[in-house]
Amino acid sequence: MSDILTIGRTYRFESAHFLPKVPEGHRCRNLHGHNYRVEIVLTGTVDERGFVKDFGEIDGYIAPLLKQVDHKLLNEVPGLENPTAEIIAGWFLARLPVAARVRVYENDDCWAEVAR
Ligand SMILES: Nc1nc2c(c(=O)[nH]1)N=C([C@H](O)[C@H](O)COP(=O)(O)OP(=O)(O)OP(=O)(O)O)CN2
Ligand SMILES: [Zn+2]
Repeated sequence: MSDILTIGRTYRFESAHFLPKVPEGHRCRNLHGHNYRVEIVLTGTVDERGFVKDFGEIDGYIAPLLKQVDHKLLNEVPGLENPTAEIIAGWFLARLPVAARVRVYENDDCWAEVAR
């Protein structure tokens, strides 16, 4: 089958952050935390197994990245000195060559997505 398919897998991490570039008085300049959700999206054709990619293989790509951010102060992670949802999404995409898109949720309602 030569159809292009899209698959995704969702992961969670909990981190603290503050946003150093918002104006004085903005509440997000203060240290606070989120239960983040990150969705990794891949596209491609299916292989002989019928997979675009075994979901289990995606774990292997993202595990070292989750280790860098889970239960951490994101501002101390190289590349996340200004850890907005947009920049966190870009940070994951840049480190996941297999991903076509990454969406990061700060909570159920607010998210940012970046695509190649
Ligand atoms: N475009 C973006 N806007 C904001 C971001 C962001 O990453 N990208 N981040 C924040 C802060 O992280 C802030 O913690 C989120 O605040 P808020 O939108 O007020 O969401 P809350 O869920 O914390 O607010 P409640 O109203 O208490 O539910 C701000 N903006
Ligand atoms: Zn926040």
